[in-house]
Amino acid sequence: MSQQYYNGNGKGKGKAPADPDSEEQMPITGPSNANSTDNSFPFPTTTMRQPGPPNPGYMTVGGSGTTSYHASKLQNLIDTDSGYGDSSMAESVAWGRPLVGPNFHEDSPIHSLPPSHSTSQANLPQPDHRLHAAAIHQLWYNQHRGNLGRSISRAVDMLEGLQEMNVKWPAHYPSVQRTEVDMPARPSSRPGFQHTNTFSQHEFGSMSSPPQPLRRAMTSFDDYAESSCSNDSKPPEPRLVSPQIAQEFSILKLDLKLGALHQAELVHSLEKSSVASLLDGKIRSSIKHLQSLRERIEDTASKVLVTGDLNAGKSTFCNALLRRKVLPEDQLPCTSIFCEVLDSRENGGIEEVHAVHKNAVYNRNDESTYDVHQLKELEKIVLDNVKYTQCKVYIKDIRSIDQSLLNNGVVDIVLIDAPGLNSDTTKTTAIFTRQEEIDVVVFVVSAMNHFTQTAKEFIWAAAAEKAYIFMVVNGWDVIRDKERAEKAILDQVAGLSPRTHKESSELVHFVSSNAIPMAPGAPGGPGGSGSSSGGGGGDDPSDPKGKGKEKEKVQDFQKLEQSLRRFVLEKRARSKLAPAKTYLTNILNDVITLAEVNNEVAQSELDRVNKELREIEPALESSRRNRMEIGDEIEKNVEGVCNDVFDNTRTTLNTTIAEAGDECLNVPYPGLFSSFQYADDLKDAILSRVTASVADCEEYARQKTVGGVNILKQLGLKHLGNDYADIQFRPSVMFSRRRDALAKQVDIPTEAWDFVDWNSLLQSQEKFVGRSMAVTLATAVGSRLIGGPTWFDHAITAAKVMGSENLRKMAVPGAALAAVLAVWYVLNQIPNTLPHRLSTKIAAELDAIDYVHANSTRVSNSVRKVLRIPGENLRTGLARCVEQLSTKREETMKLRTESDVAHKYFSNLVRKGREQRSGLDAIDLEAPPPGASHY
Ligand SMILES: Nc1nc2c(ncn2[C@@H]2O[C@H](COP(=O)(O)OP(=O)(O)OP(=O)(O)O)[C@@H](O)[C@H]2O)c(=O)[nH]1
Repeated sequence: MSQQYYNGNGKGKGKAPADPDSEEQMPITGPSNANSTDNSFPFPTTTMRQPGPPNPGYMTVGGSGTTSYHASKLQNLIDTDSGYGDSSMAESVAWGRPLVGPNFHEDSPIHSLPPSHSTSQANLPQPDHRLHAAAIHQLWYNQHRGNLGRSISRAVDMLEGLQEMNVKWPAHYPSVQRTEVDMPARPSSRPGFQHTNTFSQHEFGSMSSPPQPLRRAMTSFDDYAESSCSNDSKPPEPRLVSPQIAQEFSILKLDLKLGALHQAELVHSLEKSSVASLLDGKIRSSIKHLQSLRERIEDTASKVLVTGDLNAGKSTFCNALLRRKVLPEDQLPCTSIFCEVLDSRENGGIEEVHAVHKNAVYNRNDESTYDVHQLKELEKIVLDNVKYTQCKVYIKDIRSIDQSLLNNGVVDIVLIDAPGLNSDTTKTTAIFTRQEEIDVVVFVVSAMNHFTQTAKEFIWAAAAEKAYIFMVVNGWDVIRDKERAEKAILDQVAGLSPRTHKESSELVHFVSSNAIPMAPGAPGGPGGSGSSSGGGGGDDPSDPKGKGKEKEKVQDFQKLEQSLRRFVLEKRARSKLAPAKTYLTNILNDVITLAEVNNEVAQSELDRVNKELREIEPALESSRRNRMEIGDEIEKNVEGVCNDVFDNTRTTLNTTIAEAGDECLNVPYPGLFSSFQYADDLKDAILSRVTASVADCEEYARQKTVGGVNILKQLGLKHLGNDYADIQFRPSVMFSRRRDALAKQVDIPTEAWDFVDWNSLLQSQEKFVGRSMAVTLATAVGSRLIGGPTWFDHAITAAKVMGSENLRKMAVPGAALAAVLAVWYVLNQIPNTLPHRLSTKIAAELDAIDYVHANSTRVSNSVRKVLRIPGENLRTGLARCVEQLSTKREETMKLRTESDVAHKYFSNLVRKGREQRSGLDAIDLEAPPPGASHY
């Protein structure tokens, strides 16, 4: 038994009762009630105690004339400081309800009075003191409520901020890798829930302890285009998030029940943006839930949801609580709609059923939203699941104020009997949703069937905000080996709700609801008197042993009722405020975990982009420089090769053409009669020589081009690395088209004069004529002349001797002889003179058509054309490199800004989240109000 809970036995005896949590009913009542014994208004006076079972007795505290100055002051405080500005006192009065307060529970400060004082005061309650104590408790409750309300507002702001951030910078959701998925995350069977414990300082301590280094599984770093300029820096490998972190989420857990994949794997396989949008949905629903939580803690009523598996005995249990057969019970599934049982005073004291129309929002004052039925018609309504989804059952609780749950004098209770889980998916989902607006969950489980899978899932879902779940193990009468069954069920509870298990003596009850006797003559309802289900589990009532057993069952149930009252009424801070605190703690833990992960991700991205920028900046700079320098180098290389080729072609061709006549052309002279053929052959030979020379030049150009291409390739590889797109170059294709039909271009007709080399002929003729004349004269003049110094002198001398007349007569035969000699000479000289003559003619012709220059230009242009391609390719590559690096730099800078913003935001969120969590931690709903021990 936890010290947080009152034992139950003998409770109230000798102990000053007061309600620490009551807000609506201040324990103030008029003296007129002091001696009232009426059960319907059973307020014990300060001197009288309510007889009966060891229930928490009620007291009448204070009186119109007895309230002290301090009490009035405190009362004023309460009226003005309700945490939300409302006056609970005023509400109570307005509702016309008795202003009473239940006893203080066990941990109430009243119990800490010294024994002597306690004994002396036990039978003489001190109205002022109790009023003070109650007022202090009320203040304390209101303060907590106010703090929680503010905490909820801050959490909503925080989540809205996170939602906005999630749009700008899709949040990273921790996930695990497949190998890690299968690791058992925790010993319990409960998946993914760790933060339900909102009360343990130890656990908070561990939560706020420095977080373990986070590891990340999302490979969500954008893969940048790898450095295109030999910049091979890769982003660091993302680290892995430990499975625990992924498992730790309770509210923001992405519940992806798709296919056979584990949810963590599924998250891992999703796009970053899809995860972010799923997360957005979770955040949105969490904001909605927080808003409804705020409404719930502001709501003065407490909603108790009785749920559990189909046929677990929920209706029977509710009837047993009411001691009336109000709700239909059946062996077959019968509750198909939500039945909310309320005190009939909230319906002007009239007992009736309001069956709420589908899709209508119930308004008691608007009859169009519901149909009115009598209580006895309830069974029919409950079975008719087509027209209605819920009904409000207003009943008079026949039990006394200290026994009744509905008419408890403390707080308005709504008891909700839900359809059984597993009846169908829609209803099961509706129950899951409904529990979110509920303060207290009473989970009825069949003693025989234990917890089904849906039951477990429901409890896990409820645990997001309810650390404590009131568990009713029903049908205990049919269990033989009770000890074993109890252990088995408690073990299961330990796995499902550790906090509930820890306080199992208060929160887990083994009962037989059908054994509870119904009030005789209870009005309305489907059943009459007798036990809830008209039986006692088969026990024979005439058997004294059986009677003993019956008594035991009733006592067990009464014990349950006391615990439930304590949980719902006295421990309101726990039942009403604790769910809000639990949910807040869980959502804050989730937000902090998410923020820590994202803070680290943002930090690592920031580091990465900074590192990248440090690499990109110089790379971009050198890339720009390269582009300029290499551009020049390309030009220089291409022009160098082209000029070389041009010069080489021109020189080679000029030389070839000039020397063509001198070279051995290997054309045999066929004789005088084939002179023209010889001339043609010679022409062909000379032109072939020139053509061969052109081919040599082309070959030279080809080799030079290969060299040039290689230089460009080397440049490309050096400056572009692997990004250099090599272009295949086939040198053989160069100059493959027949370059020149030189023979056609150079059409030189052979003329007769071509055979005569006039220069040499003239020289020879002069020689021949002179010689023939000299010979003639010498012969004529005779020996007189012999011994002269030269033939010319002789000729002169002879001419003088002969006289001009004789000379004239000899001229004709001399000339004829000279002509004959000349012709003979010319014909003889053809093989020597014709090649020169033709080569000169061809050279002149080639010169006329600018052959050498044209070919030099053609060949060098061809080389230029070929070299331009890799040159341009290299230029484009360099330009692309600069462009890519610039784009990358811009993107990286943008990412740096985003990561920086995200880093600041998430580190701020971690700080704010932790602050809020410690603020929330300081709201100690378990501790007694400070100063209450003085009363
Ligand atoms: N032996 C035994 N039978 C019980 C007990 N409580 C309920 N029953 C029987 O169990 C059957 C189902 O009871 P209900 O109260 O209708 O169960 P339920 O959970 O409300 O059913 P649905 O709302 O239809 O899911 C009835 O026949 C009850 O008489 C119990 O403690 N012991």
